[in-house]
Amino acid sequence: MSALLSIRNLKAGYGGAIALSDISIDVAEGEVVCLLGSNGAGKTTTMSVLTGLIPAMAGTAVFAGKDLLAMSTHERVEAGLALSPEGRKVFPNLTVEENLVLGSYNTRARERRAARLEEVYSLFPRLVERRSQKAGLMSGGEQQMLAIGRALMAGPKLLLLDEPSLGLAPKIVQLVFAAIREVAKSKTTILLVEQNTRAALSVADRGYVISHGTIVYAAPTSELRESQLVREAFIGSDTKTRQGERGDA
Ligand SMILES: Nc1ncnc2c1ncn2[C@@H]1O[C@H](COP(=O)(O)OP(=O)(O)OP(=O)(O)O)[C@@H](O)[C@H]1O
Repeated sequence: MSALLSIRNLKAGYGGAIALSDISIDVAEGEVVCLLGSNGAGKTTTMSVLTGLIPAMAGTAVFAGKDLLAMSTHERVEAGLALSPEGRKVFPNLTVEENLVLGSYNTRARERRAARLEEVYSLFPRLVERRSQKAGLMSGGEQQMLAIGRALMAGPKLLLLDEPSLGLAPKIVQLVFAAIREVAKSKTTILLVEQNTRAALSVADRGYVISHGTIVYAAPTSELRESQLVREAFIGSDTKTRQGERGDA
């Protein structure tokens, strides 16, 4: 498989503070790759560098054969990158369908808008029933599905999913991840950032563990599941965090 995204020795930060010191990640076409790590490890910062929200201080990122870091955010979207952001960030006063359509304002997606809408609705049947409803009135899980659907409307070559489980009750996390598995079956390449290790491993082919801005471990999902490091550092703490969390429906 050829690498769709290839990140090498990426370094980035905020002002003088270094958040990423050495990140190297490959994502092959058709793969689902997860990036695991605890609070503040650098997962969202990695996403922000990929989308162009913050600049890289060093390193390279090649996406679909092109230098990603040299592109504007707009060019990255045109090249086939789409983000479902942490915290969902849907437009609360727009309807579900208006939110979805907003995801298709790029040259590649515009012509296939109607077909894509149907694809997204068939992946997320809950959105069909709510198509005319204001997004802000939906539950957390539905808003998460909408955020993923909106990113899919762009017809991405690579879908970036930032913490899709965040703030959701365990049952709803299961629903959202079942939907992500459906997206993966449609051969969409996915880079998933997730604190809920169990959920991430239920969908990923491979994963990387990030700690203090550095990749400390990379392995196929089956190996990550068995790994003592992952079990002790993340899977146990998953359960503890989730038990104490309120979690939206
Ligand atoms: N806007 C910001 N300004 C300054 N420092 C930041 C900012 N955002 C993140 N950081 C710092 O960068 C480091 C990496 O944070 P990042 O948000 O990437 O972690 P994360 O792995 O996504 O964790 P979380 O799951 O809590 O979002 C942390 O030390 C964090 O405090």
